[in-house]
Amino acid sequence: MVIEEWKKSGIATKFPTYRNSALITTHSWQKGKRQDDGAEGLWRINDGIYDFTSFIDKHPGGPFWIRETKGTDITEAFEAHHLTTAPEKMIAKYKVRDAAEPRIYTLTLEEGGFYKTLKERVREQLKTIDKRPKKKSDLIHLGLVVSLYLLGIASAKYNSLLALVLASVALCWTVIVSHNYFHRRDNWQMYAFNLGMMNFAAWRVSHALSHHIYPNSYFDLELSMFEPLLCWVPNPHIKSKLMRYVSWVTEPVAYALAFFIQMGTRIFYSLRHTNILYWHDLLPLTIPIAIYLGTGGSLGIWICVRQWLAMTSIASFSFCLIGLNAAHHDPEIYHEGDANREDRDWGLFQVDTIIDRGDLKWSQFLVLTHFGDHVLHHLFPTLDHGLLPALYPVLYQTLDEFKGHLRECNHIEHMIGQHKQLLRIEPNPRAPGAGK
Ligand code: HEM
Repeated sequence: MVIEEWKKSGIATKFPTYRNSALITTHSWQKGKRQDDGAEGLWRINDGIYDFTSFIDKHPGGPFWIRETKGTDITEAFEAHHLTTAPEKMIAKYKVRDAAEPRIYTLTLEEGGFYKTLKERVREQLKTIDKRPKKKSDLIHLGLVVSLYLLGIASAKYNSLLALVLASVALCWTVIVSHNYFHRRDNWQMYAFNLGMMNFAAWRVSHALSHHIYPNSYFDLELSMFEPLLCWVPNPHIKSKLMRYVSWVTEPVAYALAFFIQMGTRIFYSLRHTNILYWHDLLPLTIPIAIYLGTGGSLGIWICVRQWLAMTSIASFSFCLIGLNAAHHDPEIYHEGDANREDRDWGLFQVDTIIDRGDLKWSQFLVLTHFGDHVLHHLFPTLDHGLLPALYPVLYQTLDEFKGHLRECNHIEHMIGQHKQLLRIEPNPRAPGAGK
């Protein structure tokens, strides 16, 4: 089949089917991927087809990862989520046959390439580094969860705007710090992500399996889910004139409503198509309940609900302000349609789709609450953010060897860059790593 020029992806031989759905959700993404990936109803790693059915409930990382990826190509996800060599040694016994079709993804994970070389060095480095920052991350997370409830109660009890704003910031930061946890094996901290009305299980698909694996490409749900409100792909077939300029005006509204839109879309899709809701979608309700009980039931349920919705809206705005201006959108960053680096290594592709927040690196608290150390986090998502700073020496060394470049800028520069990217429709003709 001939693909129209504008639909050609820099990382795959197909335009993803899910992008043609009327309503884009994690479920339509998974459904489309099952159609596109040539995994023959099972699991695909490189050119092999595997049947992991009997391993789903035995998986040390939790059943979710394997259950939800059935019918898809998991090559990159499998590589990025395991630092030990154990999983690689285990898969042979699950192999069923060779795949009938070539892989659609064109990024590579070769022995001796950037990612595998770096991973080997990181594995060695991890044996010697100080693990105490991991405990500090746990304390920061716990402190924020407790604060959001206490400040929420105080905001209602004393009718305090200051306490409301602080409670909202604590909620926003709780959600961001919980993201440090849902990339790993199941743990209690990941549930706190849901307090902001989004859901960690949905984000394990849209963020961990889609955005992290295929950032800034047609396969990245964190681009497509925002369209037509915000569009970062530099392509006039996707980004209309209206979208380019009006997005600057609609952006603050989209920010404040983002958490509600995510919940609303999931409810709507569940009613009309397939249920994508979980019991833990009810967790946000613990906030108005805590406010009600914490104020001794004296305020009435509607005031508690109003306080909770205000908190969620401010938290949603802050979350987008931080998250959408943290790493991925600037005309200097690779987006679908831009010229490709010659070396198709998956890890270098990650580096080319990110500019780190250089202004945060001195503080573990700020890194955790503002999506800091983003390049290393993308490359090794299961590692606690507290461990990442110790890995910079091997990252720099390996980047030098493979002509990669770790770029950094501050929040204001990111905000300016993100807005320029919303306007950009011309693909960047200069490939990353090609020199001046
Ligand atoms: C989409 C595919 C997969 C994903 C996303 C995934 C994800 C994960 C995650 C998040 C962990 C926990 C890491 C941590 O908390 O440090 C983990 C651990 C583990 N997984 Fe998987 N997994 C996948 C497939 C598999 C398969 C196919 C096997 C083997 C047949 C496997 C074997 C293991 C083992 C042995 C561990 C514990 C040791 C280690 O972390 O390296 N996984 N996995």
